[in-house]
Amino acid sequence: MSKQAFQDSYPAEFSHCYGCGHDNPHGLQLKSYWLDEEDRTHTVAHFTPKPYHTGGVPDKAYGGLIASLLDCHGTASAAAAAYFKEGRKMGTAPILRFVTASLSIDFLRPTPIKEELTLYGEITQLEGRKATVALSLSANGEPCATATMIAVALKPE
Ligand SMILES: CCCCCCCCCCCCCCCC(=O)SCCNC(=O)CCNC(=O)[C@H](O)C(C)(C)COP(=O)(O)OP(=O)(O)OC[C@H]1O[C@@H](n2cnc3c(N)ncnc32)[C@H](O)[C@@H]1OP(=O)(O)O
Repeated sequence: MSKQAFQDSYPAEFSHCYGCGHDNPHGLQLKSYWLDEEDRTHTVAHFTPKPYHTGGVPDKAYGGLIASLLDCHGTASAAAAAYFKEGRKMGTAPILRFVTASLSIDFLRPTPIKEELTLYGEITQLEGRKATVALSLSANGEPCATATMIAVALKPE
């Protein structure tokens, strides 16, 4: 894993996101990294739910939590890949920030809330302002959800 999380390179004005902003004390504060320093296409993040992240069944996670985690890991992965493609260190100006244009999720099995969850991302396409990211969330090595995200870089203005 890289030493600095992608989200920790976001400037202050972009650090209040519910899913990953380090300046949002009520948020999930997700942190994403390159899976392997030698490979700039795969990313990883970990998250351990709290008991209050439950859905209808006490020991299973709320689907919206899963969507939030995939959402933030995907946009962070897209930003990291775009910086890498430009040969720049993350967080350097001009700021590259991606938002979710589309997020399609398949919920494969109930997600436990008592175990650490692992999120993986793979940048499958990065053209112009648009990135496609294949995402998954697993618990105990078992995939619980998979997703495809289209993330779009905000225009400089
Ligand atoms: C909270 C918001 C604050 C924002 C400011 C601060 C940002 C700080 C970031 C912090 C990191 C955390 C972020 C967490 C992740 C979220 O939760 S983000 C919040 C949820 N998402 C949104 O609110 C986005 C709302 N949508 C939009 O703003 C606009 O529709 C978009 C996505 C920016 C695209 O609009 P646009 O800039 O006019 O771009 P456009 O030319 O239409 O499309 C560009 C390309 O994307 C493609 N595309 C656009 N939409 C789609 C789609 N739905 N499906 C497939 N392809 C699409 C187009 O076809 C085009 O492709 P090419 O022709 O280049 O091949």
